[in-house]
Amino acid sequence: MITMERVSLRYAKADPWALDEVDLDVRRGEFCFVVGESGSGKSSLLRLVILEQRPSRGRVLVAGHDLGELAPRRVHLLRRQIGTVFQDFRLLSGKTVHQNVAYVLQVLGASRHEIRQRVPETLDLVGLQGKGRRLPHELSGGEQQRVAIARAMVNKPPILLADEPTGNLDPDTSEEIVAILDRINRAGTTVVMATHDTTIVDHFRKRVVQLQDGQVVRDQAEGGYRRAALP
Ligand SMILES: Nc1ncnc2c1ncn2[C@@H]1O[C@H](COP(=O)(O)OP(=O)(O)OP(=O)(O)O)[C@@H](O)[C@H]1O
Repeated sequence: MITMERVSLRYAKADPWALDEVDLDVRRGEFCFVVGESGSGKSSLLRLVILEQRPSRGRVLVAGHDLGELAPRRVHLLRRQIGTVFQDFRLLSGKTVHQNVAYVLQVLGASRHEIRQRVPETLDLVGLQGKGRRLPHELSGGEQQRVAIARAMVNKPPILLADEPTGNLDPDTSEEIVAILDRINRAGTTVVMATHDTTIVDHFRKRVVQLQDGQVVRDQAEGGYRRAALP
């Protein structure tokens, strides 16, 4: 679903490599944590997948597209296949929960009927049934992140990228949020989540790709945050 072949990235000629010869293959339906210290390249890796950045070297393939050959006018077609969730939620503050989620479908030209059906269905999926009329500031951080997940998933993309989605949340809420991502993954969506959250990674025991100075230093099935085996 996502393949990187010897991908390197630097933001400017004089900069060190943000990513350094990364090889990665995330198959359809996988759940993969990307871990590593601050500055190790986690966000950069996700940016390449949504074509917010192009690699300096190497090849990135997403959902069957070689991104190096994707014409600029087709980038929006790629982005439709990828839901994104960030640490800071990025909701539209003047719009209700329902409007925040519906907006995606409106932009895609969905019918009113489809929107009326799909938005409540997606709010149910993230446990926000009955909260469609609230404004973001009337919600807890965990609820706001649920809205962001609903917005990312409302058009049923095959891939979900989450960049530190629990960075602003307490431990219990973090676990609830990742449990939702896990449920979404079990329903078939490929999930890649960048995180610093040791407790979450140790708890969920998924594939772990560890970056250090832009290089993949570990790629482990059912791994913990650190290399050492868990009890
Ligand atoms: N827009 C940018 N312009 C220049 N350099 C950048 C930019 N974004 C990231 N970098 C550099 O690229 C390297 C990797 O950063 P990146 O944000 O990908 O790491 P990260 O692992 O996501 O860190 P964090 O956990 O702090 O978000 C760092 O050296 C960083 O300073």
